[in-house]
Formats: sequence, C-alpha cells, structure tokens
Amino acid sequence: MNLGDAPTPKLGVQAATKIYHTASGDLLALDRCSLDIKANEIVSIVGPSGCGKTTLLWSMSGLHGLTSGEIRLDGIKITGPRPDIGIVFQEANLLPWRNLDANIRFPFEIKGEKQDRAWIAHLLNRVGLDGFGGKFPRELSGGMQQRAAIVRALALKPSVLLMDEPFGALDSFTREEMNRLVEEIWLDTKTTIVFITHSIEEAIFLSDRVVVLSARPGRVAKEYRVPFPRPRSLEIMATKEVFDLTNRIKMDIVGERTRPKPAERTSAEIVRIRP
Ligand SMILES: Nc1ncnc2c1ncn2[C@@H]1O[C@H](COP(=O)(O)OP(=O)(O)OP(=O)(O)O)[C@@H](O)[C@H]1O
Repeated sequence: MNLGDAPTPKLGVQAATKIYHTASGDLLALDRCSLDIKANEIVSIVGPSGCGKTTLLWSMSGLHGLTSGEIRLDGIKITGPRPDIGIVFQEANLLPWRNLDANIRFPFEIKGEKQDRAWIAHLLNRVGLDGFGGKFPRELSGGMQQRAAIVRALALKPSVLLMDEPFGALDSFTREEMNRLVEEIWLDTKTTIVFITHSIEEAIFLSDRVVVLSARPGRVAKEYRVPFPRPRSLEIMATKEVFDLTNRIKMDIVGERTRPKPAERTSAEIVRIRP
C-alpha cells in the first residue's frame, strides 16, 4: 500500500520518457507519461498514429528501457522482460516449423519449466482450438493463429497481458469474434489487460477505461470510463451512449492530430531532469 489510502496499482507508469536516438537525430516518443492501471482492469490505449502507444506498451513489458521515469508492476520496478507479463503482437509470431502444441510449449522449454497441461487444454478449449495441436501455423487461418498466440501468452499465467493491436490485421467479423473471446477469457481469468488499438469501437467494447494519448510525444490527454455491464453485447454497441462516447474519443484524437506541437524539450533538458 502507498502512504495514502490508494492501493498500489497493478501497473504504475510514472513520468515515462523515451528518446530514440536515430541517425537523423533524437526523437522524443514519450514525454513524462503517467498512468495507473488497477488489478483486473482492461485498459485500452488509443491515440494518433505514431504517438507512442507501442513504445509505452513495450516499456511496460520490459522489452525496452525508458530514458527517464519508471514503470512498476505491483510496486516493483520493471527492469527487463518478466515471465509474469505476457504480450501478444499484431503478428501471431508462431514458429513456422513447430506445430501448435510445440509453439505453446516453446516458452516453457526456454525457461526449463513444466507446462500446466490441464490449464493449456482449458485455454485451447476456450479459444476453440481443441484438436488443432498437431497443426502447423500455415494450416491455420489468421484468426486461429492469433488465438494460438493468446493461448501461448496465457499459458504462463501472466499477471498482466499486454496486447499490441492484436487484431489489426483481421477482417471485421473475425475481429468481433476475437473481441468477444478476449472478454470471455477476462471473465474467466480476470487478468489485467492493456490493449492498444486504432479501433475506438474495439476499445469501448473491451475496456473498463479508454486512455487517449496526445500526439507525439505521448502523454495521457484524456481518460474515459466505460460504464457498460459485461458481458457486452452487440446491442449495447449499437446504443446512443456508445455512439456518443465513440464520437467524443474520435474528436479527441482528431484534435490531438491537428493541435500545434509544443516545443520539444532537448535531450539535454530531459537528461537533466532524470531522477
Ligand atoms: N526503434 C525505434 N527507433 C526510432 N524511432 C522509433 C522506434 N520505435 C518507434 N519510433 C518512433 O517513435 C514514435 C512513436 O512510435 P510508436 O510505434 O510507439 O507509436 P504508435 O502510437 O504505436 O504508432 P502507430 O499508431 O502508428 O502504431 C514514432 O515517431 C516512431 O517512428
């Protein structure tokens, strides 16, 4: 617990700042971005293209470090990749020479751990991939591959699941089906989920909270609670409340895209404020 009454967030992002050093100069991707994510929440992050969503998610996963600021999981600073943080990317990234069972087994082989076969069988059943364990990725549709990637991530029983535009490459019907699947899995596991998407409808369908990032450099510009009960139906998605909320978020993103950019701080200025 903190000194005050507020419980420690599941994921606490504090003044996250990220500079990419590129051949053409330094690029400030995130600038003092702060955000708390509570245990069992589903939070979607939306924002204009290139505003730093993936940078933020990768920093949460420990896959890359911040220039300054920090991200804590259950109060402990994230300093590198951790087994209790699962990640699903836009591409399923299954190993093409391994069948589905062997792909799901792969992270356990790397860690030298035994898999929980009953849990994996439950997950495969949950995502409708019962009986597909012997199939190779080329024999599976895009949606099936993504379902397998979700099982692979959840097989390790992560306490947080990070999803980086996982359904962006799927057709709209498969995408809706996958959204329902994520909700079902969440109702089953209550895993804390951070979800990046360009689809505001997807963000609203899935989330307890939608966070809008500013244009680059990314900071939290707005947050919206999504008050609709679960499980959410397509009927809810057709209501005026959802329509209005979608438009408000859309207008925020358009506003961010067209807002004059603040003067960027130089790397030297940022390094000076580094804790
Ligand atoms: N490895 C990198 N090296 C240099 N610049 C990078 C790197 N990764 C991202 N960037 C730049 O940082 C900024 C933020 O990128 P990021 O991918 O985090 O944004 P995003 O909001 O996820 O983008 P999109 O909505 O297009 O997926 C962009 O200007 C991008 O070009």
